[in-house]
Amino acid sequence: MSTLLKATDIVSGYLNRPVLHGVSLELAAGEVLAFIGPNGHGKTTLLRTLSGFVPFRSGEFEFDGQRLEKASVHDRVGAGLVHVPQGDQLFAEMSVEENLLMGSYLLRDGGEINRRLDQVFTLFPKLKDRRGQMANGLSGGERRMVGIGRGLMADAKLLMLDEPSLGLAPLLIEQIYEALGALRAEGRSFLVVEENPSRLLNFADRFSLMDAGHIVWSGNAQEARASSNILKTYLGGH
Ligand SMILES: Nc1ncnc2c1ncn2[C@@H]1O[C@H](COP(=O)(O)OP(=O)(O)OP(=O)(O)O)[C@@H](O)[C@H]1O
Repeated sequence: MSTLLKATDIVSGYLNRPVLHGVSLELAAGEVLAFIGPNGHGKTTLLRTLSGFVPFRSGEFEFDGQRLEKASVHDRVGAGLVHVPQGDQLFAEMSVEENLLMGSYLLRDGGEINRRLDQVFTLFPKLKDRRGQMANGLSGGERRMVGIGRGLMADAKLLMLDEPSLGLAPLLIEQIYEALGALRAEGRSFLVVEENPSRLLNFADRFSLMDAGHIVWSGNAQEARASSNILKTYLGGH
């Protein structure tokens, strides 16, 4: 498999507060890499650094053959690197459809936009029924679907998902992961962050455990299951 993303020794943070202290990761096309671990240890900061919202202080970042550590957010989206942020961050006074269309703002081809919209509605039929509804009237699960759908509208080569299960009831989490599994089966690549990673054991190919801005453990799902310390501390003993 070809390498889609390679980042080496990322150091980044906020003002005088470094958060990531030399994080390296590599992801092949079609692969799902998960970052797990307790809150406040840099998982969100990693996604924000890769997507360009937090600058690299040092380190290198190559995505789909392009060096991107100094690129704008806009150029990274254009390269196919799309961030689905924690808490959805929808435009509250805009409809479901308008929110989705914001994801394809770089595209001018109306036919292609409609094709992607149809794909999102096939994946999340509920959104088709709600397409004219304002985002502020949606349920938590519907909001999450719009957030992911907006990422798909950008035709992401890599979707970076920040806590897709956050705040959802177990049944909805299952539905969301079922949809993500369908996208994965089509060959999409994901970088996913979850505090509680039990849902990811059937979704992610590899896991990296982040602690205080360092990767302290990496392995595949089988190794995660086999590692009693990891299971006890981070996977809730499943
Ligand atoms: N905008 C910000 N300004 C200053 N410090 C921040 C900012 N955002 C996050 N931090 C700090 O950076 C550290 C890492 O936070 P980060 O959000 O990356 O962790 P996380 O593992 O993703 O947890 P969470 O899921 O709660 O976001 C924390 O100590 C946090 O307080």
